[in-house]
Amino acid sequence: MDPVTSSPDDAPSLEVSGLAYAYPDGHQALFGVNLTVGRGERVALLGPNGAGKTTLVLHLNGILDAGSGTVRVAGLPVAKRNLAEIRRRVGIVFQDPDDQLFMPTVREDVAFGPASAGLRGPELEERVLRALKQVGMEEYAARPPHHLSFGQRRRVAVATVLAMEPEILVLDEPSSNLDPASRRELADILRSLDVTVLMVTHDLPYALELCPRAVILSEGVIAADDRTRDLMCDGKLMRSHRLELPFGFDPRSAGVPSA
Ligand SMILES: Nc1ncnc2c1ncn2[C@@H]1O[C@H](COP(=O)(O)OP(=O)(O)OP(=O)(O)O)[C@@H](O)[C@H]1O
Repeated sequence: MDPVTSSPDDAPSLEVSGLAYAYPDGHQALFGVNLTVGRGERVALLGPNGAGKTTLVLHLNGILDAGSGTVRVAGLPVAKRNLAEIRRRVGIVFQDPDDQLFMPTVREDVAFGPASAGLRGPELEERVLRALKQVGMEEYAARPPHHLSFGQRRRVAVATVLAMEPEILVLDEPSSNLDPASRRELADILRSLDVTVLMVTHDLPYALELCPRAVILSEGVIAADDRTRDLMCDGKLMRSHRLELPFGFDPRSAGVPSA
């Protein structure tokens, strides 16, 4: 077996075990986080400002180095020697699409990752087209990203990550700055993908709509891990972690996602 690219078929998409981290200034942001996400699950990562969500996400593809504990992606440990493969397996879509789009055309932006990984010719073209189709943006391949709407740019940013055929798609506030129609379209796209999803969000109705399971990260530890609806119906739990549902929103009667 190739020790870098192979992984046991039955390994979960993500296994975080005992992850602790302090920033160089000494601020301890994570205190022993344990989280397993199975293949094909869609999980919402909730928590108040400063809970440690971004810090956790930055460990998933090795941008930050674990102080202690381990992170595995489809069985492969996140470690310096595996970083290229880990970064292919963990696709992070950042909140601002403009952090991710920098080429003259949409096609070149989506091709950038797979081309850097060595894909060429018709194989590369096919990969780009497939990713653009997955987000409904194939008609825009020749357009400069800066001529697109914010919602379209976010979809292209998702395509740049899908083009790497990731094991897990990590989305940071995917619904932010989207109008209701774009929000709905992105939800439909995310539901249609055959990929594990970890979604960091403060948009609780969006989390309920898309993710059957949610975890609450609070003060650097996982404070709850449950079905999203059950968690949101527990008013005391929600209040104790500064999680507020929008006025009038009733999680008991809102739509349930399919797993
Ligand atoms: N570079 C840094 N140096 C020192 N402390 C940091 C640094 N980045 C974040 N922190 C601290 O680590 C803690 C966790 O921050 P983090 O950004 O992970 O929270 P978050 O849950 O993503 O918050 P938000 O919902 O506001 O995005 C906070 O107390 C924050 O002030």
